[in-house]
Amino acid sequence: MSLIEVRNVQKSYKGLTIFQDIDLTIEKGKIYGIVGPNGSGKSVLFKLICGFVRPDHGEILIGGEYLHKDITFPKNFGIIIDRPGYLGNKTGFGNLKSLAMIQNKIDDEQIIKTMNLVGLQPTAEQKVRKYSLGMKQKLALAQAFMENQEVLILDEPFNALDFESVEKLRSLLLNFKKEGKTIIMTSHNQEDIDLLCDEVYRINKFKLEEL
Ligand SMILES: Nc1ncnc2c1ncn2[C@@H]1O[C@H](COP(=O)(O)OP(=O)(O)OP(=O)(O)O)[C@@H](O)[C@H]1O
Repeated sequence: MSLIEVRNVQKSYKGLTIFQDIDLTIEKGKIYGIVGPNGSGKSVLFKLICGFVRPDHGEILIGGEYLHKDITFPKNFGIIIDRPGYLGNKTGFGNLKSLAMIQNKIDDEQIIKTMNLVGLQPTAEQKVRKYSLGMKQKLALAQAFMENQEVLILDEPFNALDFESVEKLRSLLLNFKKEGKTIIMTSHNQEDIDLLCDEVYRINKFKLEEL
């Protein structure tokens, strides 16, 4: 059984066509790249797969279960789509702690470990409103990674990262793959896509074409 199956999905917004009859099969343990110009629908595809938006037509299955029928939201996904709304008056740790309390799956130790992994200092008292763009990106990565989810949906994970952090994140994602995790990502940097992805799909004329 495939991990994710997108079948015959159509999506448009008020007369603006985004997808026409797209199919996509995602298998466990691979890294998938989705590419396409600005506004072509990469984030919309991710939102469809995560159950945040409904297709106009067609179906999406996660682990054999129908989204919006059997399940409302996939349980084991770590996600970066758009920029999450952080609490500016809390520290990075405080923000992650608040998010961790929703599912109550991980302890403080795990949050600290993940912050170190992405290059944030867990004990820093700096509030998130003072964070630089790259630091906010690292916080987004930390929230996606901290619960050790099996599937990672990462819209532009390399945004705003410096060269060293890009290198670190690339090897982190390859390690996740070695552990058996599945990653679906976008990047406007072709090098990230070439280096990391096992399969690449381009959005072209409202369809997904494999490259
Ligand atoms: N909730 C919404 N209501 C109306 N239109 C929307 C909505 N969400 C997305 N769109 C439109 O869908 C199209 C695709 O947007 P999307 O954010 O998926 O593009 P993208 O490929 O991720 O672009 P980028 O590379 O710039 O991040 C855009 O024209 C956008 O305006």
